[in-house]
This record gives sequence, structure tokens and C-alpha cells, in this order.
Amino acid sequence: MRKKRKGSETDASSNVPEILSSNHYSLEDCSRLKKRCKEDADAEPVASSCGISSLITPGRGLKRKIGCIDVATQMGRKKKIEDEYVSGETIGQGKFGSVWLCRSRLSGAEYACKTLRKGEETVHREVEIMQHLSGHPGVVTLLAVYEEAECFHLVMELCSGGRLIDRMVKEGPYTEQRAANVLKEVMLVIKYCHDMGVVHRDIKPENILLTTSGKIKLADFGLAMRISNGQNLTGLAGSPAYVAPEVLSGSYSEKVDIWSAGVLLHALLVGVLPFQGNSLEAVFEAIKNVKLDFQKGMWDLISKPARDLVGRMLTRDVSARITADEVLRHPWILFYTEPTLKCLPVKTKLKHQIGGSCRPFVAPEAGSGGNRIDDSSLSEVSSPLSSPQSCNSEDQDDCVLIDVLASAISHVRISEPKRSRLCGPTGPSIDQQGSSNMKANNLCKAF
Ligand SMILES: Nc1ncnc2c1ncn2[C@@H]1O[C@H](COP(=O)(O)OP(=O)(O)OP(=O)(O)O)[C@@H](O)[C@H]1O
Repeated sequence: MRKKRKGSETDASSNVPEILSSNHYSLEDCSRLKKRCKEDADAEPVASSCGISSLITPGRGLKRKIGCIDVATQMGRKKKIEDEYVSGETIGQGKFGSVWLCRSRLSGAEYACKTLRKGEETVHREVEIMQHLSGHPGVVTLLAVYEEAECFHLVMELCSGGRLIDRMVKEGPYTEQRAANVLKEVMLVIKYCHDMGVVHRDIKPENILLTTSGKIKLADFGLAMRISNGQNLTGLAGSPAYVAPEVLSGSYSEKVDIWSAGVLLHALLVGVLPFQGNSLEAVFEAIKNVKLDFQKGMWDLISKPARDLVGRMLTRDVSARITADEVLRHPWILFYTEPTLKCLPVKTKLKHQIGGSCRPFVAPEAGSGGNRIDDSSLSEVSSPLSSPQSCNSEDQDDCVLIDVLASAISHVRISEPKRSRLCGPTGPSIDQQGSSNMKANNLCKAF
């Protein structure tokens, strides 16, 4: 089913410089550009152009330059990975390669190594994009790349905390506070990717890893693409349950990552995916037409600002869908994330559950492929102020309190939610509660 590495092509009408327009740039290209970047930086420290990043979108700012210059990645064919690392057990398997544990011969430290077989242009792109983004705390750090005749070995920091999906399956819906803190971390890294001119295109909890201390790291840039301001991408890419409607209809931008993060937020809050079906076609039909109803059932115990944010992220009208920056400034995020909570003298025992029971998240790959999970680090994913999950009547009062406070904030920071913006345009309403056998259908595999 998966055609992941096929990727998509950028809009031919865009004005992308020659070296990048073919998408056939190699590590040598990258190296050459980085060298040029350094030369430029030496000659003209403030206004220099900087390799690949500024070749795509000149003048997008300092962050792009930092991303270009600072990656301390070793590249080249001279050194062999086995000279420097001892290989260990396999910790993940993808269609185009595997991920395995390795230990530095020098320091004894453990890392994850992703081995990608050559042959597809997207493999070069994945390496190049990881190098471009590496350095941000929310991106899995790339330490070294070893190139062999048949493959690349990417030595990355080891995320010993496992995958977010496995936590969600194990724990069921998150408290609003915890969901907000997870989403904030995810959105910070999505915003960074977008600022750096990268669309991830496969945001889903399977690709969000956790460190031992519970910090979130975005992984798997196998479908990621460079994009410049105003440019559009084409081609079917993503994972069915998380894919944005505009991907299905043709041309799209970085806003697809916001949609996918909205699907994630939906799953975090209520424990189920918003768009389901027994077949690919049914899922795509739901993505295009299901009108989400936040007024009843499982949403009863979820605060209005949380519902508002999910609705704004899952808005089919791309121009009305909010940006990563706007998500981060949304009242619900501001209210629940740490700096705000520190200032507010409210009790923090906030928890919702569906119908009083703690439902686990029904995931397509439930239980599969879990890597090493350190349970002791689990609580770190949430803010230190988060409380244990509970399912009692006080939750309703808490929700009301949050609604009032967050609504007050929203009057200051953001305009009132327009109901018409939620999940529009309206189409025939399809019963979204229908199927939850996503596990059997495995509809979250990237394609
Ligand atoms: N840095 C890391 N630390 C720990 N585990 C990792 C790391 N990177 C990847 N993994 C594990 O390997 C799995 C596969 O990694 P990744 O998604 O990058 O590879 P892929 O070949 O693109 O796979 P997929 O088919 O899921 O897209 C992850 O789900 C995760 O369990």
C-alpha cells in the first residue's frame, strides 16, 4: 500500500534555484553549499546567503542560517561506521531501512542508527533535510552520516522513551493540561520546520519520539519536502488517517502539518481518530466530508477552547486554518502550558474522560513496533503540574472554570471562534463513529 519514498514534486511554476529544482541534490551538493555558506558568512557576516536554506528562500532570517551552519555532522566516505560504533539490536524497521542501536567506541554512549538503502532520491532528501533541521531541541539530532556504496547510515540521538503512539495506546485520553503541553511541544517543532522551509508531511504519533526525560522529538523526515514562500506541493503523501483534505485534491502547502497535528490533538483529547472508515476510500471520504460535531457525546467533558482549537486546526478551508504560530498563541495552549499556569491561582486537577470511563486510544498499530520504553520517564511528558487521571464529577466544574478563564483570555488575544469556520465546508454528514477497527486495516502506514 505504501508508496512512501515516491514523494511528490514541487510546483513547477515556483522559482527554485537550479541545484534544488530537480530534487537530485546530493551530499556533495550539500557539502559544497555549506562550504559556500561558510565562505559567504566569513565575507559578509550579517547579510550573507547561506547554502541551501537561503537559496530556497533568501532572507527568511537568522534561523535558516543557523540551521545551515551549525550542524556538526560528519559526512563522507572515508570513515567507516564500524570503526567508530558497535552495532546493537534493531529498534525499528521501516520499508526502506532499519533503525538499530549503536554504541560509540570512543565514549561508550548509545545512539540510534538509521540505515537507508540508496536508490531513491528521497533518501538523499531525508538526509539533507535532517542535516538542515538538526540542532533544534524538538528534532532528533543527527550526529553523523556515513555514506557507503549502497546505503547511508544516519547516527542520531537515541530516544529511549519510545513513541508517543505507544503512550497514547497505553494510557488512553490525556488530561487537557497534558494534551496542551504535548501539542505545544509538537507545534514548536512544526513551526521551526515551517520557518526553515520544510513541510514534514507525516505528522503522527508514530513519528513523535520521546527522550528518557520525556521531551518530544520529531522523527522520520522521509516524506519531508522543502518549500518556499507561496510555493505549493503536489502528490499524495502522508498517512491516511492524518492526511489533509487538500492533499487528496492536489495542491497543498505547509498547512497540511497543522491538519495532521489537529488529528493528533483530537486523538489526545478523546482517544479516537476523527476520520475513520473500513477502507482507504472510506477514510478519505470522511476526511473530505465528515462534519465533526463537538457539541455532544465524547466532547461533553472537553472545554470549549480545546474544541475550538481542534476545530480551527481541522478546518478544510486552508486559508482559514490557523498557522503553527497561531496555534501556539491560542488561549487553550496559553492557559494550560506552564508559564501561564504559574501565574494563575487555579486548581490544576483538570481531567476529562469520556462517559466516565478511561478509553484507550484505538491505534492502527497498537502494540506493534514499540521500542524501549522507560516508564519512569512517562510523567515528564506532561507539565510537572499535571495531575493523575481521574473520572469524577468535579471535572465538569473544572471545565466550566477553564471555559470562563480561557474565554476571557481569548477576548484579548484572539477573536471569538466562528462556528462557521469549524470543519467547513460542510458536506454530506457521514457517521464518523462507525468504524474503529483501524488496527486491522493498518490505515496509518505512510503512503
Ligand atoms: N532516534 C531514534 N531513537 C529511538 N528509536 C528510533 C529513533 N529513530 C527511529 N526510531 C525507531 O525506529 C522506528 C522507525 O523509524 P523511522 O520512522 O524514522 O523509519 P522509517 O523507515 O521511515 O519507518 P516508517 O515505515 O515508520 O516510516 C521508529 O518508529 C522508532 O520506533
